[in-house]
Amino acid sequence: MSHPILQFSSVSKRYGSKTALQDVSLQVGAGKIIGLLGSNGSGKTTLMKIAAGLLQPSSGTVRVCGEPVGVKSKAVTSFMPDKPLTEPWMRVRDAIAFYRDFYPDFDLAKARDMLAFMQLNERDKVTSLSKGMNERLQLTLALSRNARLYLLDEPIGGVDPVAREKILDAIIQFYSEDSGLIVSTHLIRDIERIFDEVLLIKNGRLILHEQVDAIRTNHDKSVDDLFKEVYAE
Ligand SMILES: Nc1ncnc2c1ncn2[C@@H]1O[C@H](COP(=O)(O)OP(=O)(O)OP(=O)(O)O)[C@@H](O)[C@H]1O
Repeated sequence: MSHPILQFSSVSKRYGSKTALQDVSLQVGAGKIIGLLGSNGSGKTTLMKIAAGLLQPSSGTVRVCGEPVGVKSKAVTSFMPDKPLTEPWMRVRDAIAFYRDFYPDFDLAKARDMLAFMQLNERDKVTSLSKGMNERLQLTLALSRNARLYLLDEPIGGVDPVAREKILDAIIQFYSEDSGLIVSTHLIRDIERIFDEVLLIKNGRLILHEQVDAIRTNHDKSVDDLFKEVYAE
């Protein structure tokens, strides 16, 4: 039997007296694009960083492809943080070379295809890129690894609607079916078309994990409408 791509079992995370995640259990299978939805401060980044092995849970266990989070799981996990990891001196090609040297699973041919799709030029300086072009670069770096688990934290945060569509098309085109991909966002309306399933978190608790088709048939509403209902203040 194959293992789930990602499994959380009763995971909690506290920062001092602040509880950021409370008893979260979930499973993500291969071939799924999953929306991690929640309002500001609900715990999305915390959940992703725990899955990526960048933060330790206060309690509970996390496995990636059956392995506890550690060296082996990190080798198959590609995390796109909400802040760029590139250095100011880099040109696009340096950023690509840096990732290629660092990650054995980096696929240079895929990176070149993605750069062309994203209309990124290898000679451009990273600091000269607009916010939207920078997000395209970060996404190219993250998706060019042949990982099993992709974690994209707010990949369309600061970009205009046209760039958003381009980024979503790239996610669909360059994502591989034997992996799981989790995308955190609060821009649901713009992005829900790419999701197979959604996870809703509120105040650190997972309150819903459902297939998008089931939301549309069972609740007779879009994910965006459901989100507004759940998070109404
Ligand atoms: N290092 C930290 N120390 C203390 N509290 C923190 C820390 N990091 C996050 N928190 C708190 O934990 C909660 C969850 O934060 P997290 O960044 O995971 O939320 P988020 O859903 O990603 O939010 P956003 O959409 O605003 O990025 C918030 O209340 C936040 O203030």
